[in-house]
This record gives sequence, C-alpha cells and structure tokens, in this order.
Amino acid sequence: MQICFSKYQGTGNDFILVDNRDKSFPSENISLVEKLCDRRFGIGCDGLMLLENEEGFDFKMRYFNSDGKEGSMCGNGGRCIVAFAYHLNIIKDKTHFIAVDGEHFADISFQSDQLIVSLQMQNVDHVESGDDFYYLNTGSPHYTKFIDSHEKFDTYSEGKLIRYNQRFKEEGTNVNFISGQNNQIKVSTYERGVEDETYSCGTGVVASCISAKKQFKTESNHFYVTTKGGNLEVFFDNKEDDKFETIWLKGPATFVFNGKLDV
Ligand SMILES: N[C@@H](CCC[C@H](N)C(=O)O)C(=O)O
Repeated sequence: MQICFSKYQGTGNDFILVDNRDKSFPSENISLVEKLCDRRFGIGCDGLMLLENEEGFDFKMRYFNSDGKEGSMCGNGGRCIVAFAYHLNIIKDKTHFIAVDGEHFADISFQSDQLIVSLQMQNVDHVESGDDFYYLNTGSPHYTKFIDSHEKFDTYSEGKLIRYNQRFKEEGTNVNFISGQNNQIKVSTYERGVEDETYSCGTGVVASCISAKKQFKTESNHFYVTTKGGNLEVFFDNKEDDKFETIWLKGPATFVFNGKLDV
C-alpha cells in the first residue's frame, strides 16, 4: 500500500500527519508505525498522528508515540494537527476537535508568515508536590524538577533515571527540567514513548508553567517558555490553589514537507 503523509513540526517536536478520514491506515500495526517514525529506517519523527472524522467535531486526533503505540495527549501534536486541518481546508481560523483526553478548542493566527496555533488544554485540578518535584497530568503525565541551569545538564540521562525508577517504570512518565525564574523559564523534556529527549513537549511545557507558578508563587498567569526547538507561551486561570482552568498553549506549527511511501 502507499501512504501519503505530511511532516510538521511544533518548536522542533516533529510529526508525521496522515489524513485517515477514509480509515485506510493500518493503525493496529505497531511495527509499521514504529518503522515510519524511525529516523534511520523510516521517515523519522517523535510521533505519528491520524486525522479522522468524528461526529460533532471538526475532526478526531489520534496520536502514536515513536515506539508505535497509541499515546496520551500531545500538546505540540495538537497544535500541528490543527495546522494540518487548516491546510486540508477542513477548518478556517477556529476549530473544535476531539482527542484521547477529550475535546479541544484552537485558534489560528499569523505572525509575519508564520502560522501560530493557540490550543486549549484540559483543566488541571490536582498537582502532587514532592520534596524536589511536582507531578501532574496535563493530558499526559509529567514529572517536573527545577534545576539551577541547563548549561551542561544531561536531560537524557537524568530523565531516563526518573522515567525508569521504581515508581514509574511500568506506566512511564515524561520528565521535565526547568531553569529560570518567575514567568520566564527554560524547559527540557525526556519523553516516554520516544524514550529520548525531544526538542520540545507541549504538555510538558504546560506542566512546567503550572509548576513554576507554584514554585515561584508568581502573580502572573502568563508564561514565556524557551525550549530547544523554539518559544512557546502558556496562559491560564488559577482562582484556587491547585485548580488551573482555561489553559492555553500558543506557538508556531510549521509544515515541513509532503511525501508518499510504499509500504
Ligand atoms: N510531545 C508531546 C507529549 C507526547 C505524549 C507523551 N510522549 C506520552 O505518551 O506520555 C507533547 O507535545 O505534549
């Protein structure tokens, strides 16, 4: 069979996008998805997404990590599939779609020629605070830890140690390291399912901003985040201690290329 795909990236978190409205993609074939995502033997990406039809919504997002398994919510992936739906003329500048963690709203805007997607994320109503970490679910599970500096910091090795510790080895977790102060932070992420550091992780950046709000007790609910692959903004309402609502993740979602592959 031939697979037609588009490659997108959101702050360096890169994805294969397939229009699967005809349901022809063999999504149960884990080894095929894994091979397509492989950077040496396939197209190469952090994750693969299928855009499908769903009644009552503009589309349905299905996300697979690069290990080939269907994953939890991907924030940068969510922003990229909105750009994909826009380029397929399925939506205009606003959308309402469904993903594994529930419904999402998103808006498209342009800064110069750059397409920007603002994506509304699920509310967060519980944040575990440990001695030197926070743990919360922003659509995907995230462990967050503050570090003095990212200079010479080994996100891959340090992240892997936490992801495979006694607590997390079965289910896994994504692990984020945060430097900076108040509402201006830098975030690096080890992603489960990719089992590597990625250039950016949207749900991880949201989790990191909520953690920074708690850690620095800052007044601001609008955060500016630097990742290895670019800049993101996060803003939310926080009227009660651990309740974070109307959470938005904003940043560029960029088309890279189209391709066809015989498999
Ligand atoms: N890169 C993603 C997170 C993807 C999900 C994660 N790897 C998991 O399955 O836990 C993002 O941008 O949020």
